[in-house]
Amino acid sequence: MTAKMHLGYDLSWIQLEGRWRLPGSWTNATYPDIRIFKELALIAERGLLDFMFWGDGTGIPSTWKGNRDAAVHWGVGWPRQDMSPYIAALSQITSRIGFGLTYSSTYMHPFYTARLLNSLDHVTNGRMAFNIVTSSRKADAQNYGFDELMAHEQRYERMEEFVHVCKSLWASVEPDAFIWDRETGQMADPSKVKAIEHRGKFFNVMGPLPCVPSPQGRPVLVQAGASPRGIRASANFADMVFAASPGLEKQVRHRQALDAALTAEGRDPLSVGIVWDVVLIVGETEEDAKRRHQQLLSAVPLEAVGAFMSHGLGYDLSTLPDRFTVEEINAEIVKRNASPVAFLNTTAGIDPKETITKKDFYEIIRHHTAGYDHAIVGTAAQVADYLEEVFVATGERGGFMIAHPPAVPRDLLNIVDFLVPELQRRGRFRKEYRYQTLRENLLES
Ligand SMILES: Cc1cc2nc3c(=O)[nH]c(=O)nc-3n(C[C@H](O)[C@H](O)[C@H](O)COP(=O)(O)O)c2cc1C
Repeated sequence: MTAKMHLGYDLSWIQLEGRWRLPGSWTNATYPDIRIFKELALIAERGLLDFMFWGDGTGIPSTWKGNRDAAVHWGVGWPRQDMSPYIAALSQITSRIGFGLTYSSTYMHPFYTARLLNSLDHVTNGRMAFNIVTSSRKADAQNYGFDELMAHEQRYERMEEFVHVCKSLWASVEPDAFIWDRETGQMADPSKVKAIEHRGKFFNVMGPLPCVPSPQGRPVLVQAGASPRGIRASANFADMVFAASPGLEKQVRHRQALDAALTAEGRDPLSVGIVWDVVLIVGETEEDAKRRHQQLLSAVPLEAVGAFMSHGLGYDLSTLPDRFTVEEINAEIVKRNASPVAFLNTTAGIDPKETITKKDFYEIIRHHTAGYDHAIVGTAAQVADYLEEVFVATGERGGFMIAHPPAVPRDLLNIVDFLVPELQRRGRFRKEYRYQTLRENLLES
């Protein structure tokens, strides 16, 4: 049987970096008008997508030139609402599509997070995924009492303990603990409700979770580590992995590294898919797709690019020397405890040892910020060819997260009306939701 892909739709950026003003975006509405999100949820569910996704970061970018002016002016990395109440509302007008929500294990507390996600899993009737991130941006850290980023290794140590506590809490009340016997008045069975008595390096949590077990028991756990330490964390607990698409060769290596890490954890590599982050511009014709692709470049002014990239990398790119190598700059980024691999992935097209000028570099990152350099552009058939190639080369497990859509709802309609039918014709995508919960729909192969 032909293995099927899973598809997520990333709504983290639809109001950011100039996308809000492209043709077909937010017409007669401004962020965070829930009516646009409702429209998107209905379209995405009509397209049988697995889930809608929201990433998170809480700091307004301030690394570029040491202040937040450019970010505030151009709408870089902000505004960003907490999406949990939105998900609750969207779940009431849909019945099958899942919802991916992000919180940082570096700043949040596992007890609060476990309880919140339990409630969301009830409200959505078992359609929650939880993307756990360590957060690599200083502006986020400063909102939670840290002057500098916690060391990369320590952030991951904390993440693993955070997830262990959450999982223990979600299991602390057994699925059949509640009796609700109106005759006797007994509500629950004390032998099925247990404290977790966790005492660890980062957290002390007694438990149990004071909640009714949710339809999925716990949300689908997603993680996007790309460094060797991050991949080890994925192997430790993730049900599904998110990853960037820096080129097929690196993606095949990522898949191999994850498989080895899963085997080392005693888990079956076949059971954990990777959902690759892709920018797709699907047109009814190739010309139409190319025209929309071109529009991306008009969305982001140069100053916004500097603010965007400096925030993500934890390095003020306005201080770049006139000539440098990617390798030299990456060494500076690593010193500041941000991701050791994110800059290398961002500049995948440049030889890390080659000297480049600041001017050429800015042009490259302008294309990157807009998603222009890594967008897959074409008709549904052309885009489906690309997706199939990556899917097959990386072991036919997981699928794709359609990220950074230039303009919504316009671009989501093109995915649902053109790409989805093409993938269905090829036997690569579902023709109906078979199950109620996200876990069952998403982890089905
Ligand atoms: C699809 C995808 C979504 C991500 N979402 C977030 C996010 O919402 N917030 C965040 O701080 N980091 C996010 N990240 C970054 C990852 O959590 C991770 O830090 C990054 O891939 C670098 O790997 P490392 O932490 O192992 O160095 C995302 C990465 C990917 C590929």
